[in-house]
Order: sequence, then structure tokens, then C-alpha cells
Amino acid sequence: MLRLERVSAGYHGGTVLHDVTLQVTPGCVQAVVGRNGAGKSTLVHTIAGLVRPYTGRIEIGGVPVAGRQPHRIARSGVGLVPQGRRVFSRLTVAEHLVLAAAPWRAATPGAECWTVARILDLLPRLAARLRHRGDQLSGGEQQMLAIARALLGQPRVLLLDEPSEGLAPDLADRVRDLVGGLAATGLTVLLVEQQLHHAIEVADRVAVLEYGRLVYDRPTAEARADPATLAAMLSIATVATPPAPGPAADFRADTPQVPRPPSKG
Ligand SMILES: Nc1ncnc2c1ncn2[C@@H]1O[C@H](COP(=O)(O)OP(=O)(O)OP(=O)(O)O)[C@@H](O)[C@H]1O
Repeated sequence: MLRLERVSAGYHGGTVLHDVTLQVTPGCVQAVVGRNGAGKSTLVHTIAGLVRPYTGRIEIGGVPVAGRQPHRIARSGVGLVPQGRRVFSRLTVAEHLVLAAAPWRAATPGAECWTVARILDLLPRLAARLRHRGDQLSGGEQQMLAIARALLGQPRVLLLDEPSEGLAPDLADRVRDLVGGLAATGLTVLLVEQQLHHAIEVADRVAVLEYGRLVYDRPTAEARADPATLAAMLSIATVATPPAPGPAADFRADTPQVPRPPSKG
């Protein structure tokens, strides 16, 4: 469980996030959408400890973490997939994975540990690129690698900062399927997106950040039924509301798909 209560944060005394209250339950994808500069990255950086909140409470699994160092927050079970992927251009895929692997970290009780073997099973595209350097990967492969790296830290809460940015639609779809499958294994997922349609296809709830304030937070089904409100908040002409996703269909061999546990009901 990830919980934020009246969190305010910013830079050099200026406030970017104002009184943000948000709760994400395990197994759910909470999307936060907003325009450029709304404060989305500041939100994930504040949860991850890269920005120190001025006020408010942040809890991971009931444990307060606000103000802790980023490495301690990571150890509490927070994995960050940063905007722009931030893979190392000179390191190979294999080197990235070996450096990130932390199987000794306590995972969620009862949850299967993320190992390099399990990651490669999930992401066969990475398995085929093990000797490639970061700068030799496509944008989609870099994104998979960034997610793999975060998973190897054994997170309970996964923060994804615009994972679809710059990806072709089919690759963005694969990332979306991967994120949905990860949540289905019990991970708590906070997905920051600028593009509402990327978020709405995978999220259980959709929140809108406007000038650093959370002005909307509803189940996705309600958001789909209310496209005009979302369009107005995001200053876009229309909201594409694709049909609600059905049960998992067939996936191509190299499409990442996390084995799903029994339905949450
Ligand atoms: N390191 C920093 N120092 C000072 N100001 C910053 C810093 N990082 C971000 N800001 C400011 O905070 C505000 C919110 O930025 P943030 O990156 O959180 O927005 P965002 O919603 O993620 O935007 P985008 O969709 O363009 O990535 C902006 O006004 C930005 O200029």
C-alpha cells in the first residue's frame, strides 16, 4: 500500500505539489495524468525520496518514509522507472541486470523473488539483447530494461514516470500490458502519464494533477463515463475512451506478460 497524506513539495522553497493526498492499494494501477509541468515527476521523485517533502506524510506498507534518503526508501520497497529510462549507454543489458539484482532484499511476504532468470523469461527481447549496450537498444528495449532494473530491486511499489513517452504505439501497448500484468501479481503501481489514453487503458483509477494539485481521482470506469470533464481538465479536445479491456487474450511470443494470479474478483 502506498499512501500520501497532504504532501507538499518543491524546489528551493518554491512549492510545486500542494497538499496531495492519494492512496494506492496492492494489485492496482493508479494513473496520474497532467499537462507539462503539472508536477508529475515531482510527485514520483518525492515518493522515491529524490525530492524532500516540505510537509505531509508518505507511507509504504504503513511505514512512514517521507524525508528518508532515496536508498532507504528503495529498501523499503519502492522501485522507480524514471522518465527518459536513464539506462547507461556503455553498459550491456547483462551488466545492467547484474548490477540491479538484489535477491537478498525482502520481497513482499509470499511473493516470488525477481531474479535475472525470471526477468529474462518475462522479457525475451532483453534475453536476445544481453550483449548489447544501452545505446544500441531501441526506445522500447530501453524501457523494458528500465522496468527490469526496477523489478530486480524487489519493489512492493513501482513508480513509472511516463513509460510510453516516445514509444511507437505497438511498443507502448506492450509496456502497458507489462504494467497491467505486474499489478496483477500484487504490485502497487503508480503510473504517471501525460497521455490520458495510455493511462486509461491500464489503470484501475485515474487522477489528474493540475498545477500541483490533485483535482480528480476516480475509478477508471467512472472516468471513461465522463470524458468531457477529463478533456476540460487536461485542455484536450476529446478524450479517446477505448473499450474496457477484456480478459487477457493471446499474446505474441515476445510480448511481456506476467503470469497472472487468480482473479481479484
Ligand atoms: N530540479 C528542479 N529544480 C527546480 N524546479 C524544478 C525542478 N524540477 C522540476 N521543476 C519545476 O517543477 C515544476 C513541475 O515539474 P515536473 O517535472 O514535476 O512536471 P511534469 O508534470 O513531470 O512535466 P512533464 O510532463 O513536462 O515531464 C515545473 O515548473 C518545473 O520547472
